[in-house]
Amino acid sequence: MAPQFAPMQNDLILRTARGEKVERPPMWVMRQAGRYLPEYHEAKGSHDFFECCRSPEIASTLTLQPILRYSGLVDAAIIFSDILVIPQAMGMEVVMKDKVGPHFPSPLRSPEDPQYQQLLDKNVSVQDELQYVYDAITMTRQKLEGRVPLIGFCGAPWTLLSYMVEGGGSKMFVQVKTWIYKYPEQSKKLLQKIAELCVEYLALQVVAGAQVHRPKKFFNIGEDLTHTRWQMIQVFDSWAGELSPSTFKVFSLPYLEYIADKLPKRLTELKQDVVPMTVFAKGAWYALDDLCDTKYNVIGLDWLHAPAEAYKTARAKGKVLQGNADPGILYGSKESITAVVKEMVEGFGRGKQGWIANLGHGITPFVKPDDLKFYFEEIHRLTRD
Ligand SMILES: Cc1c2[nH]c(c1CCC(=O)O)Cc1[nH]c(c(CCC(=O)O)c1C)Cc1[nH]c(c(CCC(=O)O)c1C)Cc1[nH]c(c(C)c1CCC(=O)O)C2
Repeated sequence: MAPQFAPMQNDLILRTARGEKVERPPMWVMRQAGRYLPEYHEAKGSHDFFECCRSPEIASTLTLQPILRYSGLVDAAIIFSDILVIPQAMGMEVVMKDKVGPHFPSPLRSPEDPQYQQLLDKNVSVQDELQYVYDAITMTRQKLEGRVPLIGFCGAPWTLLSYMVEGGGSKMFVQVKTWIYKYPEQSKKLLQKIAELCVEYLALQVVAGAQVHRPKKFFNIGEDLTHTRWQMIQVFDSWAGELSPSTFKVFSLPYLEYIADKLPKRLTELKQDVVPMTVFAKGAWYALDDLCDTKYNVIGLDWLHAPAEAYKTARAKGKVLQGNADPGILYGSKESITAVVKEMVEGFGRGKQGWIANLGHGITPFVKPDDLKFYFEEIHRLTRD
C-alpha cells in the first residue's frame, strides 16, 4: 500500500509551475540544504557526503533544515542527494573529496576503454541501485508533514556525461570536448542511455512520494482524485554553458527533450499523475527560445539573463521562469540585495504569474544564513500588494 502523508498546506509552487495566477511568487534556493548552514555541518558530522545521501535518516534531516529555519519563507524542499548517483548506479565509482568536489577514480577515457561498452550494455536497475533515494523521499515526505512540496531531481545527460569522462569538475573540458568532436556517435549512444535512466529514476522518485489523499479544499471539480501528487522534478544541466548554440542542439537539447517527453508517459504507465517539470540549463542563455518549446513547465535561469527580457520570451510561450539572482549577491550589502530583488520583481511580472523566485545557481558556502533570509524577506516585501 502507498505510504500515507499529511495533507499539503502550501501548494503555491505547484500552482505557479502549472501557470496559474498566484498571490505571491513561491521561493526556494538551489543547494538550500548545504554548507552555509551551521546545522548542516552539525547533522553531517564526520559522515562522508555520499554516506549522507545513502542514509534516509540523514538525507531527510538535511532536506528539512532550510524548511525549518526559513519557515514561512521557503515554499519547496529539494531532496538531499546528488546528480552523480546515476553514474554510481551505472557502476562507476564516485567519491566526494573534501574542498575539491566529486572525483571519479576511473573516468571513462575513450570509446576503446572497455568500460564504454560495459556502460552501454549493462542492464542498470535504478529501482534497485537507488532505493535509498526513494526511501529518503518517502521519509522526507513524512517528516515534512505537508508543509511544502518536495522536489525530486536528476542531472541532465550532457552534464552527467561530462562528469563521467572528465572525472570531476573541469575548467577546460578537454575530455568531453574530445568525446563530442572526435566520437560524436559514441557520445550520443551514451547520452541516450543516460537519458533513459533519468526517466526511470525521476518516475520512481515520484512514485516514492506519491500521495493518494488530500484535503477537500484543494479539489478541483471533475478532477481524478485517486492519485494526487505533491511533487515536482528538476533536471540540472549545470554544464550546458560549455556548449555552443549549435552543439547544445545536438548534445544536450535532444536528451532534455527526451526526458520531458517520456517522463509523463512513464508516470501514466505507472498509474501516477504527471508532475510539473523544471529544466535548468546553466549558461545556455542562447537556448531560452528552444527550451520554451519543450514540454518543461518551468525554465530555470541563471543570472546571465535580464529578467524582463527573459520573461517576455517565456510568457509568449506560456512558460514559467525560475531564478535568477547571482548567488554572489548574498555576499553584498543589503542595498545591493534589495536592488537585485527589485529588478527581478519588476521584470518577472511582480510575482503574480510565471515566476518562481530562486537564485541563478546554488547558494555558495560562507553566505550568512541571515543574508539569505533577508533576500527572501525582500522578495516577500516587494511582492506584497
Ligand atoms: C553539478 C551538481 C552536482 N550536484 C548537483 C549538481 C547540479 C546543481 C549545480 O549545478 O550545482 C545537485 C545537487 N547537489 C546537492 C543537492 C541537494 C539539494 C539542494 O539543497 O539543492 C543538489 C540538487 C547537494 C550537495 N552536493 C555537494 C554538496 C557539498 C558537499 C559538502 O562538501 O558537504 C552538497 C550540499 C557536492 C557536490 N556535488 C556536485 C558538485 C560539483 C559538488 C561540489 C560542490 C562544491 O564543492 O562547491 C555535483
